[in-house]
Amino acid sequence: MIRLEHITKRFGPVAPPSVDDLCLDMPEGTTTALIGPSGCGKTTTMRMINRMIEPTSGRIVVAGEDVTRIDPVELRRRIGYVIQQIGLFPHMTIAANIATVPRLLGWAEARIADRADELLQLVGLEPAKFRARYPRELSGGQRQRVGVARALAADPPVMLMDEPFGAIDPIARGRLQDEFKEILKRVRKTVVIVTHDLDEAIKMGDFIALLRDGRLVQHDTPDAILARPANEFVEAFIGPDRALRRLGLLTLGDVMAPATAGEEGPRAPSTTSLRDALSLLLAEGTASLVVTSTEGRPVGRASRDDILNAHAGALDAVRRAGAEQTA
Ligand SMILES: Nc1ncnc2c1ncn2[C@@H]1O[C@H](COP(=O)(O)OP(=O)(O)OP(=O)(O)O)[C@@H](O)[C@H]1O
Repeated sequence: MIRLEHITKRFGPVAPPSVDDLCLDMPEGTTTALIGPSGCGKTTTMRMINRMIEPTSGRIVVAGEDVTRIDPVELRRRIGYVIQQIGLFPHMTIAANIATVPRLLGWAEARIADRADELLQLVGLEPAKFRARYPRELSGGQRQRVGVARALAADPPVMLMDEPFGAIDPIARGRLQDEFKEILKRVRKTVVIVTHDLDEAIKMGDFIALLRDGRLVQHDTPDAILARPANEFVEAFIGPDRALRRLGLLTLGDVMAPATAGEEGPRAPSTTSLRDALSLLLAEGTASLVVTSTEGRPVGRASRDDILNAHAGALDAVRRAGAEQTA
Protein backbone atom coordinates (compact mmCIF):
# COMPACT_ATOMS: atom_id res chain seq x y z
CA MET A 1 0.00 0.00 0.00
CA ILE A 2 1.15 3.54 -0.77
CA ARG A 3 -0.08 6.27 1.54
CA LEU A 4 0.33 10.01 0.97
CA GLU A 5 -0.24 11.95 4.19
CA HIS A 6 -0.84 15.69 3.81
CA ILE A 7 1.76 16.05 1.07
CA THR A 8 2.61 19.59 0.00
CA LYS A 9 5.26 20.59 -2.54
CA ARG A 10 6.42 24.14 -3.25
CA PHE A 11 9.21 24.61 -5.80
CA GLY A 12 10.32 27.90 -4.21
CA PRO A 13 9.87 29.75 -0.95
CA VAL A 14 7.18 32.02 -2.41
CA ALA A 15 5.89 29.69 -5.14
CA PRO A 16 2.27 28.55 -4.82
CA PRO A 17 2.03 24.86 -3.91
CA SER A 18 2.29 22.52 -6.90
CA VAL A 19 0.86 19.80 -4.68
CA ASP A 20 -1.33 21.03 -1.87
CA ASP A 21 -2.10 18.99 1.27
CA LEU A 22 -2.71 15.80 -0.68
CA CYS A 23 -3.92 12.70 1.19
CA LEU A 24 -4.28 9.52 -0.82
CA ASP A 25 -4.31 5.78 -0.07
CA MET A 26 -3.44 3.37 -2.85
CA PRO A 27 -4.21 -0.18 -1.74
CA GLU A 28 -1.77 -3.02 -2.39
CA GLY A 29 -2.21 -4.80 -5.71
CA THR A 30 -4.38 -2.08 -7.26
CA THR A 31 -3.81 0.45 -10.01
CA THR A 32 -4.47 4.13 -9.35
CA ALA A 33 -4.60 6.58 -12.26
CA LEU A 34 -3.58 10.16 -11.46
CA ILE A 35 -5.36 12.46 -13.84
CA GLY A 36 -6.16 16.14 -14.25
CA PRO A 37 -5.40 19.18 -16.39
CA SER A 38 -1.86 20.07 -17.44
CA GLY A 39 0.15 21.41 -14.50
CA CYS A 40 -2.19 20.04 -11.79
CA GLY A 41 0.69 18.19 -10.09
CA LYS A 42 0.39 14.61 -11.37
CA THR A 43 4.05 14.05 -12.21
CA THR A 44 5.28 15.90 -9.12
CA THR A 45 3.08 13.66 -6.95
CA MET A 46 4.37 10.52 -8.63
CA ARG A 47 8.03 11.54 -8.36
CA MET A 48 7.72 12.19 -4.64
CA ILE A 49 6.87 8.50 -4.17
CA ASN A 50 10.35 7.37 -5.32
CA ARG A 51 12.04 10.52 -3.94
CA MET A 52 13.04 11.98 -7.29
CA ILE A 53 11.36 15.04 -5.74
CA GLU A 54 11.23 15.64 -1.97
CA PRO A 55 7.99 16.99 -0.47
CA THR A 56 8.03 20.33 1.35
CA SER A 57 5.89 18.79 4.06
CA GLY A 58 3.89 15.66 4.74
CA ARG A 59 4.82 12.00 4.73
CA ILE A 60 4.81 9.17 2.19
CA VAL A 61 4.61 5.59 3.38
CA VAL A 62 5.29 2.63 1.08
CA ALA A 63 4.61 -0.86 2.47
CA GLY A 64 4.59 0.50 6.01
CA GLU A 65 7.89 2.40 5.72
CA ASP A 66 8.35 6.17 5.62
CA VAL A 67 10.22 6.69 2.32
CA THR A 68 12.50 9.37 3.83
CA ARG A 69 13.97 6.59 6.02
CA ILE A 70 14.96 4.57 2.94
CA ASP A 71 18.08 5.41 0.96
CA PRO A 72 16.84 6.79 -2.42
CA VAL A 73 18.92 4.35 -4.46
CA GLU A 74 17.61 1.41 -2.44
CA LEU A 75 14.08 2.81 -2.68
CA ARG A 76 14.24 3.04 -6.48
CA ARG A 77 15.26 -0.61 -6.69
CA ARG A 78 12.01 -1.46 -4.96
CA ILE A 79 9.96 0.78 -7.24
CA GLY A 80 9.76 0.16 -10.99
CA TYR A 81 9.58 3.32 -13.07
CA VAL A 82 8.33 3.58 -16.65
CA ILE A 83 8.26 6.88 -18.53
CA GLN A 84 7.09 7.93 -21.96
CA GLN A 85 10.54 8.22 -23.51
CA ILE A 86 11.78 5.15 -21.73
CA GLY A 87 15.44 6.00 -22.13
CA LEU A 88 16.81 2.57 -22.92
CA PHE A 89 20.60 2.55 -22.98
CA PRO A 90 21.33 2.73 -26.74
CA HIS A 91 24.70 0.95 -26.61
CA MET A 92 23.33 -2.01 -24.64
CA THR A 93 21.37 -4.99 -25.98
CA ILE A 94 17.73 -5.47 -25.01
CA ALA A 95 18.70 -8.26 -22.58
CA ALA A 96 21.36 -6.05 -20.99
CA ASN A 97 18.88 -3.18 -20.68
CA ILE A 98 16.40 -5.43 -18.88
CA ALA A 99 19.20 -6.75 -16.67
CA THR A 100 20.27 -3.33 -15.34
CA VAL A 101 18.78 -3.64 -11.86
CA PRO A 102 19.36 -7.40 -11.35
CA ARG A 103 23.02 -6.74 -12.23
CA LEU A 104 23.19 -3.91 -9.68
CA LEU A 105 21.71 -6.33 -7.16
CA GLY A 106 24.51 -8.79 -7.94
CA TRP A 107 22.43 -11.62 -9.33
CA ALA A 108 24.28 -14.55 -10.94
CA GLU A 109 24.63 -14.30 -14.75
CA ALA A 110 22.50 -17.40 -15.44
CA ARG A 111 19.66 -16.07 -13.29
CA ILE A 112 19.86 -12.68 -15.02
CA ALA A 113 19.66 -14.28 -18.48
CA ASP A 114 16.70 -16.45 -17.45
CA ARG A 115 14.89 -13.45 -16.00
CA ALA A 116 15.42 -11.37 -19.17
CA ASP A 117 13.98 -14.16 -21.33
CA GLU A 118 11.05 -14.68 -18.96
CA LEU A 119 10.21 -10.95 -19.07
CA LEU A 120 10.57 -10.69 -22.85
CA GLN A 121 8.09 -13.53 -23.11
CA LEU A 122 5.77 -11.81 -20.63
CA VAL A 123 5.67 -8.57 -22.62
CA GLY A 124 5.12 -10.43 -25.89
CA LEU A 125 8.58 -10.25 -27.47
CA GLU A 126 10.10 -13.54 -28.64
CA PRO A 127 13.35 -13.83 -26.57
CA ALA A 128 15.40 -15.54 -29.30
CA LYS A 129 14.53 -12.77 -31.74
CA PHE A 130 14.92 -9.78 -29.45
CA ARG A 131 17.42 -10.42 -26.65
CA ALA A 132 20.53 -9.56 -28.67
CA ARG A 133 19.08 -6.58 -30.56
CA TYR A 134 19.78 -2.93 -29.79
CA PRO A 135 17.06 -0.38 -28.95
CA ARG A 136 17.42 1.38 -32.34
CA GLU A 137 16.36 -1.88 -34.04
CA LEU A 138 12.95 -1.83 -32.31
CA SER A 139 9.70 0.01 -33.03
CA GLY A 140 8.37 2.55 -30.51
CA GLY A 141 5.83 0.05 -29.18
CA GLN A 142 8.45 -2.68 -28.83
CA ARG A 143 10.78 -0.29 -26.98
CA GLN A 144 7.95 0.55 -24.61
CA ARG A 145 7.45 -3.16 -23.92
CA VAL A 146 11.16 -3.44 -23.11
CA GLY A 147 10.74 -0.44 -20.78
CA VAL A 148 7.99 -2.28 -18.93
CA ALA A 149 10.10 -5.47 -18.81
CA ARG A 150 13.04 -3.51 -17.41
CA ALA A 151 10.87 -1.93 -14.72
CA LEU A 152 9.60 -5.39 -13.73
CA ALA A 153 13.06 -7.01 -13.74
CA ALA A 154 13.74 -7.18 -10.00
CA ASP A 155 10.04 -7.82 -9.31
CA PRO A 156 9.42 -4.56 -7.44
CA PRO A 157 6.15 -4.45 -5.49
CA VAL A 158 5.43 -0.93 -6.77
CA MET A 159 5.39 0.42 -10.32
CA LEU A 160 5.23 4.09 -11.27
CA MET A 161 4.25 4.82 -14.85
CA ASP A 162 4.30 8.34 -16.27
CA GLU A 163 2.30 8.55 -19.52
CA PRO A 164 3.71 5.10 -20.40
CA PHE A 165 1.76 4.74 -23.64
CA GLY A 166 1.78 8.41 -24.60
CA ALA A 167 4.23 8.23 -27.50
CA ILE A 168 2.56 5.26 -29.18
CA ASP A 169 -0.01 5.42 -31.99
CA PRO A 170 -3.63 4.93 -30.84
CA ILE A 171 -4.11 1.39 -32.18
CA ALA A 172 -0.90 -0.01 -30.73
CA ARG A 173 -1.63 1.95 -27.53
CA GLY A 174 -4.99 0.22 -27.05
CA ARG A 175 -3.35 -3.16 -27.52
CA LEU A 176 -0.49 -2.38 -25.12
CA GLN A 177 -2.97 -1.16 -22.50
CA ASP A 178 -4.92 -4.42 -22.79
CA GLU A 179 -1.77 -6.49 -22.58
CA PHE A 180 -0.42 -4.53 -19.67
CA LYS A 181 -3.67 -5.00 -17.79
CA GLU A 182 -3.35 -8.75 -18.35
CA ILE A 183 0.27 -8.69 -17.14
CA LEU A 184 -0.77 -6.78 -14.03
CA LYS A 185 -3.40 -9.40 -13.22
CA ARG A 186 -0.63 -11.98 -13.21
CA VAL A 187 2.11 -10.10 -11.31
CA ARG A 188 -0.04 -8.22 -8.73
CA LYS A 189 1.73 -4.87 -8.30
CA THR A 190 0.67 -1.64 -6.71
CA VAL A 191 0.68 0.67 -9.73
CA VAL A 192 0.45 4.44 -10.03
CA ILE A 193 -0.10 5.66 -13.57
CA VAL A 194 -0.02 9.31 -14.62
CA THR A 195 -2.09 10.12 -17.66
CA HIS A 196 -3.94 13.03 -19.21
CA ASP A 197 -6.12 10.60 -21.15
CA LEU A 198 -9.42 9.93 -19.35
CA ASP A 199 -10.12 6.80 -21.40
CA GLU A 200 -6.74 5.41 -20.38
CA ALA A 201 -7.48 6.20 -16.71
CA ILE A 202 -10.88 4.49 -17.00
CA LYS A 203 -9.38 1.46 -18.67
CA MET A 204 -6.30 0.99 -16.52
CA GLY A 205 -7.35 2.31 -13.12
CA ASP A 206 -9.05 0.37 -10.34
CA PHE A 207 -9.20 3.87 -8.87
CA ILE A 208 -8.91 7.33 -10.37
CA ALA A 209 -7.55 10.31 -8.43
CA LEU A 210 -8.49 13.55 -10.15
CA LEU A 211 -6.31 16.56 -9.27
CA ARG A 212 -6.79 20.25 -9.83
CA ASP A 213 -4.22 22.90 -8.85
CA GLY A 214 -2.40 20.34 -6.70
CA ARG A 215 -5.51 19.35 -4.77
CA LEU A 216 -7.48 16.14 -4.82
CA VAL A 217 -10.91 16.76 -6.32
CA GLN A 218 -12.26 13.20 -6.44
CA HIS A 219 -10.88 9.75 -5.64
CA ASP A 220 -13.12 6.90 -6.67
CA THR A 221 -13.59 3.94 -8.99
CA PRO A 222 -13.91 4.84 -12.69
CA ASP A 223 -17.55 3.80 -12.66
CA ALA A 224 -18.35 5.94 -9.59
CA ILE A 225 -16.57 8.97 -11.09
CA LEU A 226 -18.56 8.62 -14.32
CA ALA A 227 -21.83 7.99 -12.51
CA ARG A 228 -21.39 10.49 -9.69
CA PRO A 229 -18.95 13.29 -10.51
CA ALA A 230 -18.23 15.16 -7.25
CA ASN A 231 -18.76 18.64 -8.69
CA GLU A 232 -19.05 20.69 -11.87
CA PHE A 233 -15.30 20.62 -12.47
CA VAL A 234 -15.31 16.80 -12.58
CA GLU A 235 -18.40 16.81 -14.73
CA ALA A 236 -16.78 19.20 -17.21
CA PHE A 237 -13.54 17.19 -17.12
CA ILE A 238 -15.24 13.92 -18.06
CA GLY A 239 -17.31 15.66 -20.73
CA PRO A 240 -20.81 15.15 -22.08
CA ASP A 241 -20.39 11.52 -23.18
CA ARG A 242 -20.40 9.94 -19.72
CA ALA A 243 -22.79 7.17 -20.70
CA LEU A 244 -20.66 6.31 -23.72
CA ARG A 245 -17.55 6.25 -21.53
CA ARG A 246 -19.29 3.94 -19.07
CA LEU A 247 -19.93 1.69 -22.02
CA GLY A 248 -16.16 1.49 -22.29
CA LEU A 249 -16.13 -0.27 -18.90
CA LEU A 250 -18.31 -3.17 -20.08
CA THR A 251 -17.04 -5.86 -22.46
CA LEU A 252 -18.62 -8.15 -25.02
CA GLY A 253 -18.15 -10.95 -22.49
CA ASP A 254 -20.62 -9.14 -20.19
CA VAL A 255 -23.48 -9.09 -22.71
CA MET A 256 -22.93 -11.94 -25.19
CA ALA A 257 -25.36 -14.81 -25.79
CA PRO A 258 -23.91 -18.36 -26.02
CA ALA A 259 -22.49 -19.36 -29.41
CA THR A 260 -24.43 -21.63 -31.73
CA ALA A 261 -22.83 -23.83 -34.39
CA GLY A 262 -21.39 -22.19 -37.53
CA GLU A 263 -21.26 -18.58 -36.29
CA GLU A 264 -20.46 -16.12 -39.08
CA GLY A 265 -19.74 -12.41 -39.28
CA PRO A 266 -17.11 -10.00 -37.96
CA ARG A 267 -15.23 -11.30 -34.94
CA ALA A 268 -14.05 -9.62 -31.78
CA PRO A 269 -12.55 -11.03 -28.58
CA SER A 270 -14.75 -11.12 -25.47
CA THR A 271 -12.44 -8.58 -23.81
CA THR A 272 -13.44 -5.89 -26.37
CA SER A 273 -15.18 -2.94 -24.71
CA LEU A 274 -18.78 -2.32 -25.77
CA ARG A 275 -17.69 1.09 -26.96
CA ASP A 276 -15.16 -0.45 -29.35
CA ALA A 277 -17.65 -3.17 -30.30
CA LEU A 278 -20.23 -0.57 -31.23
CA SER A 279 -17.80 1.27 -33.45
CA LEU A 280 -16.82 -2.05 -35.07
CA LEU A 281 -20.50 -2.83 -35.80
CA LEU A 282 -20.97 0.61 -37.31
CA ALA A 283 -17.83 0.23 -39.43
CA GLU A 284 -18.82 -3.26 -40.64
CA GLY A 285 -22.46 -2.30 -41.17
CA THR A 286 -23.68 -5.53 -39.56
CA ALA A 287 -26.17 -6.18 -36.79
CA SER A 288 -24.11 -8.60 -34.71
CA LEU A 289 -20.63 -9.85 -33.91
CA VAL A 290 -19.14 -13.26 -33.26
CA VAL A 291 -17.47 -13.10 -29.86
CA THR A 292 -14.27 -15.11 -29.57
CA SER A 293 -11.89 -16.27 -26.84
CA THR A 294 -8.46 -14.64 -26.81
CA GLU A 295 -7.29 -17.66 -28.87
CA GLY A 296 -9.89 -16.81 -31.53
CA ARG A 297 -12.40 -19.60 -30.79
CA PRO A 298 -16.09 -18.51 -31.14
CA VAL A 299 -17.67 -18.37 -27.66
CA GLY A 300 -20.77 -16.25 -28.24
CA ARG A 301 -22.66 -13.69 -30.22
CA ALA A 302 -23.55 -10.07 -29.38
CA SER A 303 -26.05 -8.00 -31.31
CA ARG A 304 -26.36 -4.25 -31.68
CA ASP A 305 -29.46 -4.48 -29.47
CA ASP A 306 -27.52 -6.26 -26.70
CA ILE A 307 -25.03 -3.39 -26.76
CA LEU A 308 -27.66 -0.67 -26.99
CA ASN A 309 -29.56 -2.22 -24.08
CA ALA A 310 -26.39 -2.08 -22.01
CA HIS A 311 -25.94 1.52 -23.17
CA ALA A 312 -29.51 2.32 -22.10
CA GLY A 313 -28.73 0.76 -18.71
CA ALA A 314 -25.60 2.93 -18.39
CA LEU A 315 -27.54 6.04 -19.43
CA ASP A 316 -30.23 5.21 -16.94
CA ALA A 317 -27.69 4.79 -14.13
CA VAL A 318 -26.12 8.15 -15.05
CA ARG A 319 -29.55 9.82 -15.04
CA ARG A 320 -30.55 8.23 -11.72
CA ALA A 321 -27.27 9.29 -10.11
CA GLY A 322 -27.83 12.82 -11.44
CA ALA A 323 -31.34 12.87 -9.98
CA GLU A 324 -30.03 11.64 -6.61
CA GLN A 325 -27.43 14.38 -6.63
CA THR A 326 -29.89 17.18 -7.30
CA ALA A 327 -32.49 15.72 -4.88
N1 LIG B 1 11.27 21.73 -11.06
C1 LIG B 1 10.26 22.62 -11.01
N2 LIG B 1 10.46 23.90 -10.68
C2 LIG B 1 9.45 24.78 -10.59
N3 LIG B 1 8.16 24.47 -10.82
C3 LIG B 1 7.88 23.21 -11.18
C4 LIG B 1 8.90 22.20 -11.30
N4 LIG B 1 8.31 21.04 -11.65
C5 LIG B 1 6.99 21.30 -11.77
N5 LIG B 1 6.72 22.59 -11.48
C6 LIG B 1 5.39 23.23 -11.49
O1 LIG B 1 4.53 22.44 -10.65
C7 LIG B 1 3.22 22.35 -11.24
C8 LIG B 1 2.85 20.89 -11.41
O2 LIG B 1 3.71 20.29 -12.38
P1 LIG B 1 3.58 18.77 -12.81
O3 LIG B 1 4.65 18.48 -13.78
O4 LIG B 1 3.50 17.93 -11.60
O5 LIG B 1 2.16 18.79 -13.53
P2 LIG B 1 1.41 17.66 -14.36
O6 LIG B 1 0.05 17.57 -13.81
O7 LIG B 1 2.23 16.43 -14.40
O8 LIG B 1 1.35 18.36 -15.78
P3 LIG B 1 1.41 17.79 -17.28
O9 LIG B 1 0.14 17.04 -17.50
O10 LIG B 1 1.46 19.04 -18.11
O11 LIG B 1 2.64 16.95 -17.39
C9 LIG B 1 3.28 23.13 -12.54
O12 LIG B 1 2.76 24.41 -12.33
C10 LIG B 1 4.76 23.20 -12.85
O13 LIG B 1 5.06 24.36 -13.57
